[in-house]
Amino acid sequence: MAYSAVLGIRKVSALGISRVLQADKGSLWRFQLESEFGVSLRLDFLTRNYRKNSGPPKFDFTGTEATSKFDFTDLTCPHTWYPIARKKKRKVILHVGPTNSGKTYRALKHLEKSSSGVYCGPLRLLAWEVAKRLNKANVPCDLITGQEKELKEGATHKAVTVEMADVTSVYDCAIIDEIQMVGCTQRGFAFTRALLGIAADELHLCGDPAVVPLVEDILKVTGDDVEVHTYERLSPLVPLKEPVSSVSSIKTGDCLVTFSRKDIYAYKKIIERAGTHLCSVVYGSLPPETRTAQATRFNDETNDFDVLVASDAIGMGLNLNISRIIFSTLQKYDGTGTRDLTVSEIKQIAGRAGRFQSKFPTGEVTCLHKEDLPLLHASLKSPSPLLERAGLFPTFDLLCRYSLAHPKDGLYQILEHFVENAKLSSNYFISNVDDMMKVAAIVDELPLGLQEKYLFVVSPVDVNDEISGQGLAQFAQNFSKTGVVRLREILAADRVKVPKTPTELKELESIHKVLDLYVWLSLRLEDSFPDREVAASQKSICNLLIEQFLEGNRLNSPTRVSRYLRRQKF
Ligand SMILES: Nc1ncnc2c1ncn2[C@@H]1O[C@H](COP(=O)(O)OP(=O)(O)OP(=O)(O)O)[C@@H](O)[C@H]1O
Ligand SMILES: [Mg+2]
Repeated sequence: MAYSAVLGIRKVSALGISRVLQADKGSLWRFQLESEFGVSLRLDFLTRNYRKNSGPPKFDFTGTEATSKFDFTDLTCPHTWYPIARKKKRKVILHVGPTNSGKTYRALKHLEKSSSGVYCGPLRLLAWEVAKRLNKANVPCDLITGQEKELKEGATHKAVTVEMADVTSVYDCAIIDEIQMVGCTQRGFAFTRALLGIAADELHLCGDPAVVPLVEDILKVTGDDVEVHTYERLSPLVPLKEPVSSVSSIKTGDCLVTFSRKDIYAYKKIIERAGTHLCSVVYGSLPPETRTAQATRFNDETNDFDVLVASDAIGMGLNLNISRIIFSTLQKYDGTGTRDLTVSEIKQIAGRAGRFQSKFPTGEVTCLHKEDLPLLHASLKSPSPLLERAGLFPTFDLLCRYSLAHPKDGLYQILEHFVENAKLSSNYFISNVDDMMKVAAIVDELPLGLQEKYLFVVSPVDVNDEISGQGLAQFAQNFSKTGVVRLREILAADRVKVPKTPTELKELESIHKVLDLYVWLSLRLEDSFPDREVAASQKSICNLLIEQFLEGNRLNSPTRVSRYLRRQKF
């Protein structure tokens, strides 16, 4: 009998809702929860084992404040959503400067010395690196990302991805890295939540100077003390006057930056065919483990993979020994159209050259095409434009309360309502939740509770990847039908196989995403997604196969590549 109730609570805490204040056992379990929004919600869980019955558990949200008179769309005071942080007068230290100026290094020094703390980063790669570093320095540190939970005995510290930041614990010290991401249209709200909600005596924010006035303004209402520490680059970055116009000018330590997967493989091929260098590759849809392996191989002087071909995925999170950044283009396709790179993007990518204390202490930056040089030079000289607004999105319990007052609305309608009607102060914009709404449209068709729908909506599915999107739809369907999702029902084992063509490689990358999603769900709905170990081992196999493919020589046929590259003028 207790089984469903315990499962329910696990789900609730996974969503960031905090303490159980009261539990009553009867024919149903009744929980009083204190949420991060600072209001109490009463949840009644039917404790029947729903798998033997007709459907998933039915949650009866009976919060007392859910009247239609309450203006749910008033998001003008988000700092009040975090009462634990508001009880503190935090000392907030902004570490700002260009890339490679030691911002994160300085903040981590404070974290290492603190009695308890948390590092929040934008990427799993960064959380991994910090956990490794702290553990090595004998500061026991847990690693918590959406897909990993590695707990160390006696851990006083945590390294987390920002979405996993816990706003109900109290810390001595906290870091939010790459804080300028508060301005990101999709993920900005997770940074804002951490900025307003982390209850730490000392809060270190690392990032671009362009974020300073906005953060200062946001924190005027919290009563925190704010200090700004500004740093200079630790090693020089030299913009070159000449482009790299031929493949024979490519040298060890070069990183050629391009923005499509197709171009990455085409450039890799042409550089390798010239016979002097082998290339590692880094781009967004490669699994993070593979990205790290490729970076390690590029950094390792004992092998011949001494050139990197990469997308802007190198902009954050990897330690790379790059001597020269070469932009193949200063434009990128961003999902809707081709646009110029912003000043911040150009500076962030260019700044990867010449990492302090690396093999190449001076960085250089140039382009493939002469006509791009003026824009490159001008961008490197300009300050990044100031950030004007931070992303915001209502907390889950606000969505719940709205749902109580509008029981007929599906999650899609609820999200749409907030997007269209949210009232915000001038420091904020409502986050772009288009991708979440695509998932909401799928799960609204299924007999699931709001919490479960929300879980699928915030899962790390890539809805723009067909295989990944189909995986999510299947997981949600099977979950709603039987309550248990076995991996083999969704993914035949023979789909994880050695790729022979770039198309098969792309498919394997997508299959990795599906497996990653399974692991993510299994950490939140343990009993319903019981094959975590199988999924994790299949993921490792995918990584190995992808790496093997990248080392092998099975890319496009030489004639196709040269025809394609002739069009690219290289
Ligand atoms: N005082 C220092 N002593 C030794 N190494 C340092 C020092 N400061 C920075 N470093 C090293 O220099 C490199 C760059 O530092 P760090 O990552 O902190 O820069 P950053 O400003 O955060 O860069 P980014 O904007 O790219 O995140 C790292 O490898 C770091 O360990
Ligand atoms: Mg940093």
